[in-house]
Amino acid sequence: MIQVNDLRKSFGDEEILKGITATFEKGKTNMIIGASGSGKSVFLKNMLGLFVPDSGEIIYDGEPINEMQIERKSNLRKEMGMLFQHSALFDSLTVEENVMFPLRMFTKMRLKERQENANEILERVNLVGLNKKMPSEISGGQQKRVALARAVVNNPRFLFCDEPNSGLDPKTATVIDNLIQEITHERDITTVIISHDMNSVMEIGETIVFLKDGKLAWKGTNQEIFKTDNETVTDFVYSSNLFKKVRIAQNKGL
Ligand SMILES: Nc1ncnc2c1ncn2[C@@H]1O[C@H](COP(=O)(O)OP(=O)(O)OP(=O)(O)O)[C@@H](O)[C@H]1O
Repeated sequence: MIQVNDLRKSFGDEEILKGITATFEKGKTNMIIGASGSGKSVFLKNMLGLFVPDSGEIIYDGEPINEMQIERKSNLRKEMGMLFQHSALFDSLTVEENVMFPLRMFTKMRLKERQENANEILERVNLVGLNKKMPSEISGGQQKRVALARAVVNNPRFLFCDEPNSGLDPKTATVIDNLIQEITHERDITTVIISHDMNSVMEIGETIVFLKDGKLAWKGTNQEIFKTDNETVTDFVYSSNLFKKVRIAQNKGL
C-alpha cells in the first residue's frame, strides 16, 4: 500500500500539487485520472522518487520515504516496476534481453536463471516464441506486453504505469488492462496507473483518484464513478459521447 499525505510540489512560483492525500491499495489496480495538466505525471514521479516533494509524506507499506536511509531508498527503487507510455524498450536488445535487463541490473542471477525467469514471465503475458525477435519486429501490443513483462520480472512490490494503453486499439488495450490487473492480483502488487482512457477506468479502476488543478477532486471506485453527481467528475467522464449515452440510458432505467 502507498499512503500519500498532503503532498505538495512547486516548480518555481507555480504550485503543481496542492496538498494531495490519497491511498493506493495493495493487490489492486489504483488509477489516477484527470484532465491534461492536472498534475498526474508530477504526482506519479513523486511516488517514483524522480521528484522530491516540497512537503508531505509518501509511505510505502508503512515506511515513510523521508525517514529512509539512502541504502533503503535505493533498495526501494528495486522494488518498483515501471511501464511507460511508449513501452521504452531497448531497440538494440532482443525481447528476451529486454526482459532480462532488470535482473542483470538488480540481481546476482546467472544467465541461465535470468533466462528462465524471463521465459516464465514472457509465457505469463502470452508471448511465446518471440524471445529472439527485436522490438521493431513485433507489434505495438506485443511491445507493451514485453514492457509489462520487463516491469514485473523482478517481482516488484509496486508497479507504476503511465498511460499503458496509449496508441493501442481498444481490443488490444483491454488485453493489456486485463494482464496488468491479473498480475497485480496474482502477485499482490500495489499498482498505480495513470490513464485517460475511460474504458480502462471502467474495466480495472478498482480505486480511482481524480485530480483537478493539482488537487484531489474526487476519489472512489469504477462502480461509483458512473453514479456520482460530482460535476467536475461528470464533466470529465461524460465528455465522451458514448459514456453520455450510457448515463442517459442508466437514468431511464434501461
Ligand atoms: N519538470 C517540470 N518543470 C516545470 N514544470 C513542470 C515539470 N513537469 C511538469 N510541469 C508542469 O506541471 C503541470 C502538470 O503537468 P503533468 O505532466 O503532471 O500533467 P498531466 O496531468 O500528467 O498531463 P497529461 O495528461 O497531459 O500528461 C503542467 O503545467 C506542467 O507544465
